[in-house]
Amino acid sequence: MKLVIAGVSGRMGRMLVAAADAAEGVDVAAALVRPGHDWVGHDLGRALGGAERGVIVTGDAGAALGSADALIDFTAPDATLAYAQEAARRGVAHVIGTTGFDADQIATLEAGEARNVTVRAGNMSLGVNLLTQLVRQVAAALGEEFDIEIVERHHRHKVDAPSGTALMLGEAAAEGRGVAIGDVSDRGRDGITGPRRAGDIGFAAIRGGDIVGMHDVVFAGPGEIVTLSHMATDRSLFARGAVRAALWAQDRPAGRYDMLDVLGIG
Ligand SMILES: NC(=O)C1=CN([C@@H]2O[C@H](COP(=O)(O)OP(=O)(O)OC[C@H]3O[C@@H](n4cnc5c(N)ncnc54)[C@H](OP(=O)(O)O)[C@@H]3O)[C@@H](O)[C@H]2O)C=CC1
Ligand SMILES: O=C(O)C1=N[C@H](C(=O)O)C[C@H](O)C1
Repeated sequence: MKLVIAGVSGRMGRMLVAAADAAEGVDVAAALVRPGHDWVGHDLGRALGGAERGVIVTGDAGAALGSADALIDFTAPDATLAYAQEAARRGVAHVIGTTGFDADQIATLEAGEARNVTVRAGNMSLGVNLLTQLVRQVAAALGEEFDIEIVERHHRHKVDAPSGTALMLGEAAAEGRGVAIGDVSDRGRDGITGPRRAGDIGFAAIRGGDIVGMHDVVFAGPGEIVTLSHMATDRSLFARGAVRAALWAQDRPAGRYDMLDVLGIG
């Protein structure tokens, strides 16, 4: 599989190169950065501080995707929207790990996703995807007297909140309750907020240090609290999941898939 990695200079981009190298049958054929980035025109291996690889880093998505089989993209919402168009135009499977999309951006992505093979997930780990199933089940079993709060913790560099994972977990909880997340989501409390609205699903974000990613789904009920948790201890976890998704995506019919499809636990 000829793989293109977007955002290769980023935290996840670097992890993705290592994960692709470790995977069988995966060839990093091209590496993308923002046009005008310092790395453009440099050898990928050298840019990463290692040996020459014979892959020249580029900012030109069209050229990079020319003869590719898959694009893995952990970048930023505006970049991912542009890459999605280019990947669809060229029939290159698109694995999207980027988070932080607003509602309009999601609508734009969804409109295009039917035309191409796209795997999109706010979290590529087995554990979190399994957790979404458990959250759905627990939310369905516990009544509205259990308040649902999602607490996520990430490193100080993270730019979006709530995390993509927290949103996935919130959606799973809402599905379990049979409600639309948009109707019950409470994403920020400050000042005199008044008492908690019954049935809301609350989100809280903590940012600090080098926390890879921690998520708690708290079901706070009368006299007892149930907490479902996941902690990522190494972000190579997400990169391995993304490479697995790109391999899985080969020869699939066009459409939008998620990691439950890839992992076969949907
Ligand atoms: N789904 C999952 O499992 C996971 C998802 N993520 C998500 O992946 C994304 C990236 O995370 P992380 O690697 O930590 O972030 P970084 O900021 O370290 O990397 C982002 C990369 O994308 C590039 N980029 C940003 N904007 C553009 C643009 N407009 N055009 C081209 N390139 C661009 C950056 O380049 P430059 O430096 O030039 O801005 C950088 O190389 C985030 O949305 C994060 O939430 C992260 C981990 C797991
Ligand atoms: O930005 C990160 O680092 C992460 N982002 C994803 C998210 O928004 O949930 C996944 C993971 O938690 C790490």
